[in-house]
Amino acid sequence: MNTSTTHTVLRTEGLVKRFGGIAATQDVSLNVHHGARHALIGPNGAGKTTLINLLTGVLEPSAGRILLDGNDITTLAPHQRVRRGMVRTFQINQLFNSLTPQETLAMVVAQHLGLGGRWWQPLGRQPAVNERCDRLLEQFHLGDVRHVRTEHLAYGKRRLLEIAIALACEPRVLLLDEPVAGVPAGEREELLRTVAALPADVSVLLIEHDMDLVFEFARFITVLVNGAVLVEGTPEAIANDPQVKAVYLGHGEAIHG
Ligand SMILES: Nc1ncnc2c1ncn2[C@@H]1O[C@H](COP(=O)(O)OP(=O)(O)OP(=O)(O)O)[C@@H](O)[C@H]1O
Repeated sequence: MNTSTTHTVLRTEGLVKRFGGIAATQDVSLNVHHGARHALIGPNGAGKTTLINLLTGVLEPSAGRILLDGNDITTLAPHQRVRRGMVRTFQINQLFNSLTPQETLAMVVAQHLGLGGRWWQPLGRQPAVNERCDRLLEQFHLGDVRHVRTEHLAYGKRRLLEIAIALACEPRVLLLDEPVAGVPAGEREELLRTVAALPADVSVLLIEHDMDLVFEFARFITVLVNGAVLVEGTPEAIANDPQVKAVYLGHGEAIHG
């Protein structure tokens, strides 16, 4: 393997987050490699959400550093991290509910291309935006619902749109936050296939409770327990790790084995 496939894109060093007396993140050092399919798992309360909030800049760490492509981004604001290429899947809010997928993506793509002030202009006037939107709508199986207001979309389609919005920002690192949570069985397969087909050069850190998705998707897994890294390794090693089994059995959750 050459260095371009193995170098670390996102790295944390001794990351700590305390809430009063609780250490929600305890000395977490993580390496996400270029092109990674890396999952972060752990039982309820393990500290996954806190870690993601530290990575995206929603929370400030009590100690430690976050490096993106070797540059210290620990003190950067969330939007500055997005501009540097670290993007979390977007949770659709009220504003986007009244827009269609095409309008939503046109707005995000235009913003990303520096045409933000003009996103409302007729789409035909901006071929670069149009082309990129068409590709995203196709890639995320949203072509047939491109003109349907988001509030009327099936749940699985909304989750696809959330990932499409993140991809519209052309991330180098994509933080994929529970993409199948709440998605009904009939809509899961399309979502799983789409996640599996994400561009190979985008490094993905997946935070997920659904072990089927984790073991289908991940090539490397980090297990968090009580805010600290318990163990890391290949899916096979994790599935057979007695400590991991004990933790999941102790929490009444299932893990592959
Ligand atoms: N803002 C906060 N103030 C105080 N304690 C917090 C805060 N946020 C998280 N915690 C605590 O930090 C620990 C880790 O919580 P976190 O939500 O990060 O875990 P999680 O792995 O995401 O859990 P889940 O899988 O249930 O979402 C928990 O003990 C939680 O109670």
